[in-house]
Amino acid sequence: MLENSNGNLNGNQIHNNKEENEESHTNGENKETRYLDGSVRLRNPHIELMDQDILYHLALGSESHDLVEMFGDVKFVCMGGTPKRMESFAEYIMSEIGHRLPTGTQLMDISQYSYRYSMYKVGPVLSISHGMGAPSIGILLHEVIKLMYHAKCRDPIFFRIGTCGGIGLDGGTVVISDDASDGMMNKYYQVPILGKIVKRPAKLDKKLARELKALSTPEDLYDTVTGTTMCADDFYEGQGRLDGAFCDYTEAEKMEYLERLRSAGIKNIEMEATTFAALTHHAGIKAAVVCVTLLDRLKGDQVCTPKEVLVEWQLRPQILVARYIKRYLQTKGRISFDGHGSMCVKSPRRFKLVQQESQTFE
Ligand SMILES: O=P(O)(O)O[C@H]1O[C@H](CO)[C@@H](O)[C@H]1O
Ligand SMILES: O=c1cc[nH]c(=O)[nH]1
Repeated sequence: MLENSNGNLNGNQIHNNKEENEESHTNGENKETRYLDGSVRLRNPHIELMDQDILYHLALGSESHDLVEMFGDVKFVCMGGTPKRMESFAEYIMSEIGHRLPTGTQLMDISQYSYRYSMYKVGPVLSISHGMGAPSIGILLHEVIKLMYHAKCRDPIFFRIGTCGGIGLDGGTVVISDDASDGMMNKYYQVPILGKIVKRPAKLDKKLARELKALSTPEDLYDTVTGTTMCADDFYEGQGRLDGAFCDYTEAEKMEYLERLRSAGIKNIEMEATTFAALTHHAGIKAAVVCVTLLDRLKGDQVCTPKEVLVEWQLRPQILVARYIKRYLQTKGRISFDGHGSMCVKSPRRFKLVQQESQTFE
């Protein structure tokens, strides 16, 4: 369960504090990735020497925009593959946290003129599309982590809200990743830099994964499980599919590989987890990956579930992450009531007026 503002756990304490400290990288103390006030520090000495920093793929810049004013209150960065999903998530989280946009304004894609990624801001939540695969999410993460630095955001938490193929799991199952590995079962993200392979540990925050799992309820009409996520560099051969344009292996070889993954505790396959885990970990940012399975890969390769059903399934990771955000704002955002039926959320920097939620929290 989530910690309250006094640092106590609500509900059962399921792990000891030593383990928590080792596992969780809320990096208040890490001088390399945090300033004393908890704001994000970059592991790059060059940036602060530059006159300006252009976040090219976000259509933002440190001189052209007042990034502190625009983004200084951001606490949660939620990412998913498609612009449509992230626009829908922005609408959904707006109603879930009761955020009101200023009169006469509407939700807009802040990065629309990049023609690359879409970004929406709803109070303390950023909702951003990342495209498909490691290079796409990698570029985005560089720029979003720099955005956190320029905006002086304190201890942001990142989520990937995605889709995946399940290993022995029915379509519609929610998988919270507690580990990420590549197709060779390496638990790191490797990238060639200056002609050398650099390996960065793909570590996710296990405490955050447990907190998310604790927010699934028996009333959810689907299973929510935790496990290792395999990150492939391809949807077809890289995931052992038989239905790509090319295939040089047999069905028996495919099944042997998938069973090997299953025996290693791998619950699902997608295409961004190691990059996302490694770059957030390197930046000292607490992060989680929550995906819904679109099919059981032990039973087939093609995604043939009707579109309306897929749309409903894609909401499931969003619902879990929204529960976390709401709970966090309630316990750590120091929500109070203003006497007019509205709720004041005291973010680290500002007060934000948000509508009172009808839902109550246990
Ligand atoms: O549903 P999203 O989040 O886009 O992610 C999954 O879907 C894409 C493949 O269809 C890959 O990017 C994979 O990781
Ligand atoms: O099988 C799947 C489904 C969604 N995304 C993937 O990467 N693989």
